[in-house]
Amino acid sequence: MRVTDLGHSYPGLPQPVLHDVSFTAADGEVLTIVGPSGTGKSTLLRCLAGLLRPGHGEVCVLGKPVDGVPDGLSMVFQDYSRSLFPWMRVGRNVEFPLRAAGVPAAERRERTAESLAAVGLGDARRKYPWQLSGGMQQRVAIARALACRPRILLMDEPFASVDAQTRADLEDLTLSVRDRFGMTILVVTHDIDESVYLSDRVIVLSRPPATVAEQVTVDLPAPRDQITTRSDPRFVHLRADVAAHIRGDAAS
Ligand SMILES: Nc1ncnc2c1ncn2[C@@H]1O[C@H](COP(=O)(O)OP(=O)(O)OP(=O)(O)O)[C@@H](O)[C@H]1O
Repeated sequence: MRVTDLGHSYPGLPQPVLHDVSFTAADGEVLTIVGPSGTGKSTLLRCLAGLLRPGHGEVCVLGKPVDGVPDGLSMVFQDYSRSLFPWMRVGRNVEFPLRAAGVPAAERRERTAESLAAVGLGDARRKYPWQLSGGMQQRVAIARALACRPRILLMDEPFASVDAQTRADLEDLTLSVRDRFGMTILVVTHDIDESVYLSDRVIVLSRPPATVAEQVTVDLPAPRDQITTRSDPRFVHLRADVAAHIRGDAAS
């Protein structure tokens, strides 16, 4: 993915939300996008997903300029309760986009089973979303995204609505699906520790009009581990670095 000089304004706001945002994401990379509250992180993600046409600049996915939702891209939203269909069983929810894309029934079944197994919900196919915990429902939403076999997965505050332990589990799940399926993942988060834990690189947006204030490379070893990675002195240093860039008082 290549983002070049992206800018966007909403009618009625005194200044643009995004201004000349540029960065690239390589195959298999995990990037997180952080920045001050209300700075335009979700707006940026919507532009990357082709859900919002930017005022200027360009997003290229797999070599093609984005004009509408591109092939090979899936998105997971924060609010799983609104993104899953409560009247459909879990299996139906996961295969929904495959039906819409005209994927044959046998392949739909195989991909649904594989995606649910990848998120640890191989036994939940016949349940309804409301019979599952919040964290399990977000796993279903992730499985639905995986079933499309995306090359790029966008996640907007995906773990903000679950408890701390579930959040840690879902962070590890995200890293494991990247390792297993090899896709590029971009995650918007408010949580600085989460951004460092998940990332190969953290994109820090400035205050509005938001541009890329800094890109922090996270060279922590893989596989990451919730206890050892987070207690690594380099982790502590990196989180302080990202926090300082968000506050705008880091020496560049
Ligand atoms: N559809 C819209 N119409 C008008 N203004 C909007 C719209 N969507 C967002 N905004 C405004 O654009 C700015 C950026 O919003 P956005 O949600 O992209 O920021 P964010 O960084 O994701 O926010 P948060 O940190 O609260 O999650 C805010 O001032 C918001 O009020």
